Amino acid sequence: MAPRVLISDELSTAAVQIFKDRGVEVDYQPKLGKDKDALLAIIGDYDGLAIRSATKATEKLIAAAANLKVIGRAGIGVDNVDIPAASKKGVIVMNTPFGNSITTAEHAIAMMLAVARQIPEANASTHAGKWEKSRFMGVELTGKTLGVIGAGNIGGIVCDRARGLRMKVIAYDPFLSEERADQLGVEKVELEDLLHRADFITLHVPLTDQTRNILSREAIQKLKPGVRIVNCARGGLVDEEALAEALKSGHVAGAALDVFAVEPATASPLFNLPNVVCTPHLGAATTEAQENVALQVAEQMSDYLLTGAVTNALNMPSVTAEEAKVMGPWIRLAGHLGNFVGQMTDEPIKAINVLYDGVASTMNLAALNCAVIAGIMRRANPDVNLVSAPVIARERGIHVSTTRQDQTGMFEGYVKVTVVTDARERSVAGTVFSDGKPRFIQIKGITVDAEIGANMVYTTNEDVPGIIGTLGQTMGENGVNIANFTLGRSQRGGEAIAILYVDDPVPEPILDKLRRTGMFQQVKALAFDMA
Ligand SMILES: NC(=O)c1ccc[n+]([C@@H]2O[C@H](COP(=O)([O-])OP(=O)(O)OC[C@H]3O[C@@H](n4cnc5c(N)ncnc54)[C@H](O)[C@@H]3O)[C@@H](O)[C@H]2O)c1
Ligand SMILES: O=C(O)CC[C@@H](O)C(=O)O
Repeated sequence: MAPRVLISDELSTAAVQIFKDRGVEVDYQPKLGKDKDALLAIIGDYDGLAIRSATKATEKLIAAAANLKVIGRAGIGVDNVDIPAASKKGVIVMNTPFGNSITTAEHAIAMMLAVARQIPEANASTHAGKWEKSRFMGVELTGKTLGVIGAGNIGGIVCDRARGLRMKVIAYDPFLSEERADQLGVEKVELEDLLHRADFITLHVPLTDQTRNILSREAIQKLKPGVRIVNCARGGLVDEEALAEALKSGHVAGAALDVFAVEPATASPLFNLPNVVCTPHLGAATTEAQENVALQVAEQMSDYLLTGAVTNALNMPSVTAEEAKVMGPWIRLAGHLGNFVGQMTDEPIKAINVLYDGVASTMNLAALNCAVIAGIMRRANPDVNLVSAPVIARERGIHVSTTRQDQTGMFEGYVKVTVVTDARERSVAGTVFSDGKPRFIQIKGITVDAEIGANMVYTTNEDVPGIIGTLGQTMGENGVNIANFTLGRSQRGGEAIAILYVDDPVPEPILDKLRRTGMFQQVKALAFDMA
């Protein structure tokens, strides 16, 4: 059945066409994002949700989305999506990190020019027939210092454009390298320095616990008198009350705001103040940007729903369509290995180490790790997937480490998963054969060659005669057909294991019969998801 996607915000209809062309069923209901209850009522029918900023993908909405696999944000900021809730539910959250950057940077520059020359007020006055030539004295940008807070994609473009306007650009961004600052031709400074030196300040950081209120009342007091502030990033970065007071006192000469603490902003202490330019979150509103983000989000969501390729996800490592194809059997193997140790482990897990050898070590290990962890967690939580598993592992304080090596002998590559608990370490290794089928090749350090099937029985015993007979006879007497049988031992007379791949699940009473023979230390039924 074709996956179904709901578009619940105003997206360019180019997205609708992309979904259709790719074979994804799509419902375009651009007003639904504003109607929480209506959205809640139907979200359970969809595999994908494509949004802009009106739709709030809250924990409640995500909980009601029984079939949801992906949320695609046609834009950059994902503060309208509860990412932890999505991750826990195994829903991928994607954005389009570059599609509207130029457009938003241009809006910031436009706002800076507008506030420098009071263009909106001069425009209104002229339309009113007043011709107030002496009222609107502006300032030049050339030679002025622009303080950029956040020099990422958009901030970086703003730096470039501002230098073209012959401004001196200083940037505060703790994650900006000196090398990148040099490339951008800007001086990297501390926030305090920026607050004291800038004639204009423009914000380009996401809204996080660290950036909320970054221009606080205290910070505003430190600003150079006559400064002008531009915010085209997110409301909540600037203390709006304190800014309004600083504008009234003349300490701040002007402000241009595209974003507000509460949106839609229908009231604000900044409204109707002189030299405050406001736009209703128009940063990304150009035909070019809207087409870019709509096309990108539709492509990315279709790729994920149809091929498993992951691009620009905020809660899952990226996997290209090519990788998804090549890695498919290895991802399945990683899941089975995790699932094996998960089913064998009854105590709390403290740590997981995954060793990748040979060809496996050259793959996208972040994605393979997610598959291993999901496999391990599946026993406790059958709904866990590649997105939610690492979150759950982190919440439980499980330390995950990766080892990469290239010492392959018999195999082109293999993966070995070791789980550490207070009581013991348990490991299993596997590989993928040239037919694409995964195999267990080592359990408890004992070499085996076990085909993996949906239903298996695992036993441990001493290496003594009669084990094969007892297993075969017990299964045969109870109508269980063995598809494949693998034995392994540490040494003659030492520790031994048997792995039976059976056609159907083996009921506990049959396993009890085996246990009662006294020949086995452990008898366990295992199940693997072969889908
Ligand atoms: N007005 C609009 O319509 C519109 C459109 C697009 C994006 N945005 C907003 O613009 C923001 C920036 O977008 P982007 O694509 O440039 O994002 P980005 O991730 O490329 O850049 C953000 C930068 O902020 C820096 N940063 C993070 N924490 C910081 C901190 N505590 N102090 C200083 N710098 C910090 C990061 O290092 C990064 O360089 C988005 O998060 C979004 O909220 C608004
Ligand atoms: O969709 C929009 O209009 C705004 C997008 C913008 O806020 C973003 O973060 O990309």
